[in-house]
Amino acid sequence: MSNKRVYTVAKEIGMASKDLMAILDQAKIPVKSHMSTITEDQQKQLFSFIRTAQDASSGNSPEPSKKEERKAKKTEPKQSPVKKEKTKTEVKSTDGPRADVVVETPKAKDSHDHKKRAEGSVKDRKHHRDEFEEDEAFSAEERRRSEKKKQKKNKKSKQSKKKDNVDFQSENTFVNQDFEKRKAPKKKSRSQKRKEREAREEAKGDDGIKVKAPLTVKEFADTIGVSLAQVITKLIGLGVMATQNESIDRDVIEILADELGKEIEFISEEELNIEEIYGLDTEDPEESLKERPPVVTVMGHVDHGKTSILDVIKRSHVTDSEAGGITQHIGAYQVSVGGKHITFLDTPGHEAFTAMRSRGASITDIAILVVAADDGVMPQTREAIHHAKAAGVPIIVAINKIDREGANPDRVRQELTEEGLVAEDWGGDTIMVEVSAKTKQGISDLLDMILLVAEVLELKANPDRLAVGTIVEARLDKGKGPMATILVQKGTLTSDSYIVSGTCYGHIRAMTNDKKKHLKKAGPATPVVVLGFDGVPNAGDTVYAVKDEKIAKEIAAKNIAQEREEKLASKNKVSLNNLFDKIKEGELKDLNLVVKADVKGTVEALNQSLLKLNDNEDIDEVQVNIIHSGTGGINESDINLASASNALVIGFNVRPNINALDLAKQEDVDVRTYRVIYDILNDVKNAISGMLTPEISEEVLGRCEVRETFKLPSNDIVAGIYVLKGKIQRKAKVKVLRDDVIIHEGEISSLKRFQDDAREIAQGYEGGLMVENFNDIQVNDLLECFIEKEIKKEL
Ligand SMILES: Nc1nc2c(ncn2[C@@H]2O[C@H](COP(=O)(O)OP(=O)(O)OP(=O)(O)O)[C@@H](O)[C@H]2O)c(=O)[nH]1
Repeated sequence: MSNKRVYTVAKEIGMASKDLMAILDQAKIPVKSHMSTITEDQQKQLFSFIRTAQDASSGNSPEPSKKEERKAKKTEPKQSPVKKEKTKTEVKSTDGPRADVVVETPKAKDSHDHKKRAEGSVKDRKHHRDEFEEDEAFSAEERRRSEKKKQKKNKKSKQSKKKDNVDFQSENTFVNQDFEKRKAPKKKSRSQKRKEREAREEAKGDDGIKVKAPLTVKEFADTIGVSLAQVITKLIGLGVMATQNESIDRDVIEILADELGKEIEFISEEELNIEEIYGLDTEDPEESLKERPPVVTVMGHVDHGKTSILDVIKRSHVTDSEAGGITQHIGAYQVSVGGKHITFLDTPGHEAFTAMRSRGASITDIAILVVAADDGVMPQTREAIHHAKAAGVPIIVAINKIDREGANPDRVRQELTEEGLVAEDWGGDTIMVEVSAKTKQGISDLLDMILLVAEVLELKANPDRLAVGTIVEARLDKGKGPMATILVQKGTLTSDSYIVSGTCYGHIRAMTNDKKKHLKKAGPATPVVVLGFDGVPNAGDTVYAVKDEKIAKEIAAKNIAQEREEKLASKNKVSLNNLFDKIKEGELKDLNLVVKADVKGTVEALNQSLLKLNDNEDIDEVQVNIIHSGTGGINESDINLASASNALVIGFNVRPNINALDLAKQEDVDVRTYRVIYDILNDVKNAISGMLTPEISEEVLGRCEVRETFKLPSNDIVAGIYVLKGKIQRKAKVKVLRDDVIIHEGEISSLKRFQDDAREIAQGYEGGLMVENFNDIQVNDLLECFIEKEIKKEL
């Protein structure tokens, strides 16, 4: 070995001079350029550096094991160590390192190259490992890892088998056993996917570390809990020179994890939702969190004084600069109390809890329950308590109208005790404040209590990050375009932020508060109105501020694509209306049915009659299969099954429950319910032969529950109802359901809210209802309100 120039050595070992320069730098051998000379000693130092890195990454100890030594002696007894190295690792140069070592300068990398290089090295490593295996020198550690992998595979397959069993387990029988073969993959919503992943993760325990790909070297080190230096050394060993901020792709991650003896699980992009892919709602480190104002919702029974209390607070607690300004209703506003802020949500209480919560956004920190001292606990008071409790939000009770003569605050306390809210002065832990919106008595105590509870809750958020918030209200203004009220929850929204919410995005053009004052910045818990969205976003949706317009546009586009995909996927579902077209197009050979009826005998008779259609020569294009049948109402499991197997659900004298109804809509499963068996057979037959007449479809408007019944002097029964979902309309029809079985269907003859006739009653409200020619209404019956629509068959 003699002194050599850098480029000569590089040539000898088959790599670019600049790459070798980078290695020399790592090995701390000073050279100025590729023309510099490296001495013999320096060459030795260089090769030893590269070998150490390789050995470290392959897990080989510098000292060969006894078995390796034995093998070496056996196969090549007379070879010199250098030659032996050559045969084993195919080096080009007799005195250089392995030629397949690929190195690059830190600047000239991308993850694709990383992948290629690592693959090359791994091939070599696999080759190496095969040799060991042949020689039974596969280390105990390697065996343990491969054993664990096998176990995991088994576990996974067991899990999936188990899942299938759960899907199909039922007290009811399957008529067609070969159904499983036909089961089509089911399209899942984002939230479903996320829930499933979380469930899987829980089930797996800490078997594997969850990683997404690609990620940076530093993120990888942090995720698997290994030092950065260790990861970089391994990477060098794999022939990948990457700095901590460079990204490594899936293959490199897999190899690295294997090398480091870590079990990992990849979270695929498919499984990730957009927030996760773009890292939109990352958790903030504890030290970044700063105190933020509480977000408060005011709830209570109608006329107990919610609006009056809010008005008093609004009028007397605006900041000086805002006093006298023209207020605008934006669904939320902030007041200042002794230098501290409180944000009030001004949407009807139940909406803030139901609509928003159903979208997964729980934005309220504290609920103020207003109870009139002269009226006491009423049905909507109870509802409000249930909503707040379900959301896990602390309640402060405002006992209002204490100025009134008939006021009896202690009676209110007593009644609230029965609802599980025990006043502090009665030994409980619910704060109750006596107030009067009329005289303003107690209002400042109420505000103090809000601040006190907020303090206990230690409400904090990181103001120094890109903003994340919730759309409180949104509408299209004729002159200004889409206007959205955003409640900022984390970070600071600036008046020039790029924002995205669902399928809408934009660059903020103007940002104002409820006093129409222009704001440059809005921190956590601040409600603002923004202009600049390209469309009207959905109330309750999360809104994100992002770095630039490109990202905002990209996220919105992804959301649009996802929506379209979901719509398309649902279009592929079979329905009685599209059945004939699907058969014609050759898309459908099997008509899968889920059959539910009120009694066992009917189920059997119906199954037989439906399967008999297979003998009918006129409709031999398609095979009717009953994949599941049973008695009782149509439930979520029936819909899931139908969705997974592209089946229709046929109900005889039974109806889907509320959850099943929602799921059927979401999954686009056609649910048909009948009261005459002949109609079922006729419809199925006609649908197969393309003779289905224009369909009368039932559009479900809502459901209510019978909570009380009253007998009128005329002996007619009035049902005291509470609307659980949607609305009840006077000009519509109702199905009376007892345990999801239809016991009557008829017109609504009277609908009242308190003493007055009502056109409709909305979700969350109570009223009275009478069904024409039907007096057998009982408490706990469900009434499904619907209208009939004729659907023309598309040509
Ligand atoms: N005497 C007295 N009257 C009050 C007080 N608070 C509210 N009222 C009156 O009670 C009635 C109902 O008050 P609102 O503030 O509209 O009640 P609400 O709960 O907002 O009613 P909804 O919005 O219909 O649910 C109004 O006539 C108020 O003037 C009070 O403290 N004392």
